[in-house]
Amino acid sequence: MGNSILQVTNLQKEYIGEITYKALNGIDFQLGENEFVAVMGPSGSGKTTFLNSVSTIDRPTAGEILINERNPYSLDDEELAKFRRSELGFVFQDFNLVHTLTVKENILLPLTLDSLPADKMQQRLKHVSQFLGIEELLSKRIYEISGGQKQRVAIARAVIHEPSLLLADEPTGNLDSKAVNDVMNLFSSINTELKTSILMVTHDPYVASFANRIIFIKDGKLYNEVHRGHNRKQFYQEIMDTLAFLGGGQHEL
Ligand SMILES: Nc1ncnc2c1ncn2[C@@H]1O[C@H](COP(=O)(O)OP(=O)(O)OP(=O)(O)O)[C@@H](O)[C@H]1O
Repeated sequence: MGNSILQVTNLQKEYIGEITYKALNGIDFQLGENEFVAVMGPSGSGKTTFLNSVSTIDRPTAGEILINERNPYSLDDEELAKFRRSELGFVFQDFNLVHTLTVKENILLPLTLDSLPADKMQQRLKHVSQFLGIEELLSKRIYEISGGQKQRVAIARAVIHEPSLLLADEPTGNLDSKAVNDVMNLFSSINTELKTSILMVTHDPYVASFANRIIFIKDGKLYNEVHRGHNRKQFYQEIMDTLAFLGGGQHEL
C-alpha cells in the first residue's frame, strides 16, 4: 500500500454546549498513498466532524492527526494556512466558488495566494483544465455554467496545487445523475492518474462504489470497513448490506 498520507489515532471530538455531545469517540484510521476512501454512516454519526478534523477546520478534543507525518494542529495560523494550501484540496457539496470571478480566476485563486510565477500558473492551468475537460469554460463567469461544470471547476481549483490529499464532503449532493457519473469518473482519474489520495464523505452507495475502500461510522466510532475487489457490482451490494445493518437515518436514498 506504500506510505500513509494520513494517520488518525484515537480521534475524539466533543461539542461543548448546554449538553456536551461526543461526536467522535476514539477513531483510528490510516489512509495509504494513492488510496481512495469513502466515509459512510447514518445521519449524525460524525462523518462531517471526522472530515473537518482531518481538513484542519475543526480542532479535535483529543487524539492525533498526522498528514504526511506532520501534525497540522501543532502549527501556528500562518504555517497552518500554508500547510493547507500545499497539502490539502477541498471539494464541497455547494461548490464554494466565487460567483463574480471567471472560471479561470477561481481555479487560479489558490496559486495567487502563494504568488507562483505567472508562466508556472498558466502551465498548471492548462494541464488541469485539459485533464478536467473545462478548457472552453475558462473565460465564463460561474453563474453562466451548469452544476456539473461548477463541480469540475471546483475540482480543478482543489487539485491545481497538486495536493497530497483531496477531501470531499458530499461532492455529488447537488448534481443530477449524469453529472454524478462525470464527477465520480473524474475523482477516479484524479486518484489513479494524478496519484492523489482521496477521502470523501457520501450518503450515496453508488458514489461510494467508486472508492477502493469504505469506512462506516456509527455513533462516532468506526463500525466496519469494506474493500472493493474486482467486481464493482458485488462491492455495491456489500455497501447496501452494510448500510442495511447500520440502519437509521439513511436519508436521501
Ligand atoms: N457545531 C456543533 N455543535 C454541537 N453539536 C454538533 C456540531 N456539529 C455537529 N454536531 C453534532 O455532532 C453529531 C455529528 O455531526 P456530523 O455533522 O459530523 O454528522 P454527519 O454524520 O456528517 O451527519 P449528516 O450525514 O446528517 O451530515 C451530530 O449529532 C450533530 O448534531
